[in-house]
This record gives sequence, structure tokens and C-alpha cells, in this order.
Amino acid sequence: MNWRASLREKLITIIVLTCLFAIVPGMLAAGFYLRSQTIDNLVENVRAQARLMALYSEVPLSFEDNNVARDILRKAQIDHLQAAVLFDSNGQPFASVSESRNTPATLPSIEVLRRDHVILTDEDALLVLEPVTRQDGLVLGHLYIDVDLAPTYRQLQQSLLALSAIGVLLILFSWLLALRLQRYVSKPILHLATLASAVSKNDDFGVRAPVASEDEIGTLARSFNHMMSVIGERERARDIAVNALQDSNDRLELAVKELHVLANFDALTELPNRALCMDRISSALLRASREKKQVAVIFLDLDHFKEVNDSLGHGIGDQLLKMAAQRLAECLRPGDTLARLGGDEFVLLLEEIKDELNVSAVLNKLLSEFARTFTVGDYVVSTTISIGIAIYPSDGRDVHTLMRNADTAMYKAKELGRNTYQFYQPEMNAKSLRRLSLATELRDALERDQLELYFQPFIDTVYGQICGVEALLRWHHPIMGSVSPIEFIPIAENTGMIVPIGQWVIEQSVKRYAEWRRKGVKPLRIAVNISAVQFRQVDLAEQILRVTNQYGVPPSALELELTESLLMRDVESATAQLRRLKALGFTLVIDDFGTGYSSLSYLRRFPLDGLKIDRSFIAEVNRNTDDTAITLAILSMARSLRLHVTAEGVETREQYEFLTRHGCHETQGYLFSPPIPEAQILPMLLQDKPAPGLQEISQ
Ligand SMILES: Nc1nc2c(ncn2[C@@H]2O[C@H](COP(=O)(O)O[C@H]3[C@@H](O)[C@H](n4cnc5c(=O)[nH]c(N)nc54)O[C@@H]3COP(=O)(O)O)[C@@H](O)[C@H]2O)c(=O)[nH]1
Repeated sequence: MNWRASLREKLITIIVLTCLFAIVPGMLAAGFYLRSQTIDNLVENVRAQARLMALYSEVPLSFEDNNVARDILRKAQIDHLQAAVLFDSNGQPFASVSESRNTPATLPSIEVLRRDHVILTDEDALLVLEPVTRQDGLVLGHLYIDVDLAPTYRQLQQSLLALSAIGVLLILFSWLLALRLQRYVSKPILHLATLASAVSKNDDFGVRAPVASEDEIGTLARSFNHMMSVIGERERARDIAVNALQDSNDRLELAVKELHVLANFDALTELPNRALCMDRISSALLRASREKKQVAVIFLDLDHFKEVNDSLGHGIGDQLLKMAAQRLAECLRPGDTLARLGGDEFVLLLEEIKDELNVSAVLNKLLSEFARTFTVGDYVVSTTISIGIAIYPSDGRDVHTLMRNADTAMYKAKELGRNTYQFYQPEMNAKSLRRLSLATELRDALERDQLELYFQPFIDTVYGQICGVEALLRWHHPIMGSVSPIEFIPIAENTGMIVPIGQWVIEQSVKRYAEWRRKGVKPLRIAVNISAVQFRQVDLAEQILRVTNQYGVPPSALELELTESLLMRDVESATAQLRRLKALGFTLVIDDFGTGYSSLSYLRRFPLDGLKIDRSFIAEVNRNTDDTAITLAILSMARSLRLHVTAEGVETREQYEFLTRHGCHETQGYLFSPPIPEAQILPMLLQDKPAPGLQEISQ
């Protein structure tokens, strides 16, 4: 059987073969049976007739009456009888009838006739020899019968043919039946197969096979349906699991992306963060080392950002950072990297630079961009940038060294007054280390009682007497010795330490003043320096008032010295703060006047009491220089604004006389006294004499 044939073909083949195996042998058996029955019946019939005729022939033979004998023979009822011969006891024909064949002349030998005196010859003849016996057993003769079998054979052949035809018809019928019947088996199976292939094609596990019977095919259909529902369930469960997996994959991918962004980018400005920045610098250094190129690592820091943050709030601070980042980015080429390290610190990476000039061009552009103010919400904020540059390979060959050196250079730029840039120089490093250790030590300076106030007198130019003192901070470090405020105040400002230190200065100054007054010192002013960070505190006025109230000092006795740059950074809020302070009665003075904006219109807006001409103008004031003109202009302007003027840094009598001559109200300087400890200033304050340095003049 062809195993590749379809089920339908196999079923048909099986049914037809089964029928063939049943029909063909049946037909053959039937044929043989029919033939043998026909012949046997014929033989029996002929023999019965022969026996009957032999019985009847006894008499004619006994009486030798061959006419009767012939009659008997003629009346024989045997179909297709060819010859009937009655032989006498001598074997001689006694009577005979013949149709076509020749009758035998003598009695055929009994041996010739087999099977009980019957012979079926090859000539389709049935020969029967029947003895004629008397009652006493004497054989009177023999009856010889010759029957033609051909018609019987023909009839038999026709019957067999009919039988074969029936057989063929049966086979044909069985084939048709097989064609029809196989459908009952193959159709549902083929339907199942079609369903199964549709399922595998469409993944539709909702299909169900009709269960049309209770047999094995019905069971198969039920099993198929069960299998479909199980697979469907599993598919659904798998889909849910896959979806869940996909979901968690998506979430994971998103988380990985977010993590990547978080790990590499600054959330506020979306610029690369420290990690990515260092990575980029590292790659840039590798490239530069291969291609023998230079790379600039540039540190940028927004000047006075902390003050903006503290005074205007973090929201404004954040917006300012974003805007600053955008402004910086706009100045750069596509290949440059701008990163935010945190706070207000940015790093700029410039690759393939030719020389310092090349870098300076970019930096000048950045500085000029920051000359424009920022409008942040309702505020107009002005901020500049300080920049430090380290160049690979001359200033360092690895990321950390370059970043550290750029940072050092940036601090140098800040020291130099901010809003500028500095290229790294090896000697900066020592300063940077010192700055770091000062910052660390300063944190404990207050608690360890290392801070002290010195006092420097103000001298009234009309009476030549002390009319006030300025409290100036000193830091005595047990190992580093005396640290100048020029060095540690900027560090205190940058680290935020200036706030508690500033409060301490105010409290100590007011406290001392109250004690002096109790000891008999006449009423005078005590001045303290207020740094920008302190000034931005919203409750500064209330804080100071609490102190003056606590020690019973009138607010007007306390002079607050503020720098121009501090006030000009955010004019609106500075004005508001000044007004609050003024309303409480404090004396407000601009320190270091002339070094900053010196804008007349702003001076008018601010509720000020006076100004202090910066000592840089006083040094040459009496030598007819530009400083003379500036000082005279300041004096004239102050007069018209009705502002009290103090000249600081007066070291010579000439300077003093010049200033007195031109209407300066007060002076301060080494001519009279440097800043000195309380123990030294107190006797001076208690004396009712001209100020030291003026005693000779008055004498
Ligand atoms: N925010 C605060 N700043 C403070 C405080 N204490 C001091 N400072 C600021 O530190 C800077 C340096 O101060 P200092 O070393 O004390 O120098 C002062 C004087 O010594 C110096 N001076 C005075 N007269 C002369 C002089 O004739 N010649 C000369 N070369 N220097 C002189 O001037 C400084 C006072 O300056 P000013 O404050 O502008 O009046 C300085 O900027 C201080 O402001 C503090 O507590 N808080």
C-alpha cells in the first residue's frame, strides 16, 4: 500500500481489497460448487434413469424382444442423450437408439468406465454402463448410455459468467460503497486536519470540531476540542505571561533608559553629568594622545549663584541654572561638550584646540553673553561667570588632574574679582590646597573660639576725633597663624559659613558697643561688613533688630556696610531689603564705593546714609591723578545726594588734609590706627582727645 496516499484513498483501498478478498474466493467457490453440483446432479439423474431402464430391460432381454427394448430406450427421459445401447449377455448390441454419435459395436470394457460405471470423457460425454440383472442376480446384459455434456457445460459456463458478472458488480458496488462509506470516517478526520492546519496558520484556538458521533472519531473530535481549549487556555495564560513579560520588559527597558539618563545626564539642565563628562574627557584625551592634539578642560561657575538661590529661592535658582546652561550651550560648536557637575558648576570640553588664543576667543564670547541679564520669572537677575582652564597635555595628562587644575584656575579667577577666566598655572595648586584646608578649618573656627573682632576707628574731619569704629574680623588659627579676612571671607562666602560668622560679628559688635557705652564711651557708630549672602536673607532686618534690642543699642548706632556689586546684582530685592533695614533705623553705607557701578540713578533709589570711598582712590588722591578727580566727583555727588562720606585707607596727613579740605566727613586708615583688638581700642574710645595720628597735627 502506498503509505503516502491520503486517508480517503487508503480507506477505499482497504474496503475494496476486503471486498475483493471476500467476493473473489466466494465467487470461485460458488463456481466450483455450481459446476460440481450440476455435473453430479446430471450423473445421478442419468444413472437413476439408466437404473430404471435397466430394470425395464430385464424382460425384453429375457424374452429377446428387441422392439420392446428399443421402446424402452427411446422413452428414456435423459436430456441430451446421444446414444442408448442395450447389450446382451454376450456383449452384443441387442437394441439401441442414437441421436448423432455412433453406438459402440461391442460392450465397452467395464474397466474403461471409472467411477461406478460412469465416465466423463474429454469429448464432453457422460458414459454410463448399467448392468441388467435378473432377480436371482444373473447378468442378462448391460445398458450403455451416452449423454452429451456440451449443453450442460454451456449452461454452466453461462451461469459462471453470470456469477462473475455478479462478482464484478459486487466489487464495483463495494468500491462505490467504499467511496461513500469512507466519508464517514475520513470526512471528520479530514475536517479535524483542516481545523488543525487552520489553527496552526491563524493561531485561533477558539475553533471547535463538531462531535457528530459517539465512536472513536467522536472521541477524537472531543479530544481535539479539549486539546484546543487546553491549548487556548495555555495560549491565553502564555499571552498574559508574554504581555506581562513584554510589559515588564518595556518597563525594564524604560527603567534602563531612565537609569542611563539619570546616570549620565543632569535632570535639571539635561546636560551630561559628572560621570558622562569624565567619560567624554577620557575619550577626548585618548584621541588627543593618538593624534597629538590639545584639549581644553574648562571649569565654569556662576558668580554669586548661592546668593540668588538663598535670596530668591531654589525655584528661581534652578531656572537661572537652566537658562545659563542654555546660554552657554548656544556659544559652542557641535563637537564641544558642556556638562553640569552639580550646583552652579559647569565643565566645558573643547577638543582639537590650537592654542590659548583659540580658547580665549570662546571664553570671551561666553563672558560677553553673561553681560546680559537673565529674566527669571518676575526677576531680572544678573550673574557673571568665573572660568578656569586646564590644557591637555601641558596642565595634566589624566582626567582628574585636568579637572582639579581647571577647578584651581577657576578659583583663581574668582579671587581676581570674578567675571573673568584664568589659565591654570602650576603655582595655583598650592593655593588651592590651602583654600581647601581653610574651608575645612573654618567650619570649626567659631566653636573653637578662633575668631576675634578688631576695631578700626573712623575719624571725624571737623573735630578730628573718633566718631565710630569698624568691626573687622580676625581668625587666629593655632597652626596656620593669623589668617587674613581677604583670604577667608571669600571662602566663608562660598561655603555658606559667612551666615553664622556674619551673625556672630553683628552680635559681638553690638554686645561690645553696649559694654563700651556702659563703661563710659560716648555715643558713636559701630560699623559691620555685611556680605552678599547675609544680605539676601529675607529676615536679616529682624535678626539684627533682635540683637540691638537684646543689648539695648539704638539701631542707628549700627552701621551696615554693603558693597555696590551686592546691591546692583538684583536691584529690586536689594531696594526692598534696604528699605526694611532703613525702616528699622539702621545706618546704611555703601562700602568700597567707586569700584563698581557707581550709578547715580540707583544711588537715588537706595535709602542710603552714606558711602565709603574705596581706599584705592585715596592712595594717590593728593597727587592730581585720575583718583583725585574721581574722589572729588564722588564727594560732589554725595553732597548733592546728601550722603555722608567716609574715605578709607588714609595713610598720610596729606591725604587727610586733602579730604578734609574737600568736605569729606570722615576718614579711616592707618594714619590713625590699623584695626586693633578691643583691649587697645577701648582706651582710645574713652579718651576725649584728637585721634591718634592727628595729635601732632592739632599740637
Ligand atoms: N563680610 C565681612 N567682611 C569682613 C569682615 N571683616 C573684614 N572683612 C573684609 O575683609 C576684607 C579685608 O579686611 P581687613 O584685612 O580687615 O582690611 C581692612 C583694613 O585693615 C584695611 N585698611 C584700613 N585702613 C587701611 C589703610 O590705611 N591702608 C590699607 N592698606 N588698608 C587699610 O581695609 C579693610 C577694611 O576695608 P572695608 O571693609 O572696605 O572698610 C575687607 O574687604 C573687609 O571688608 C567681616 O566681619 N565681615
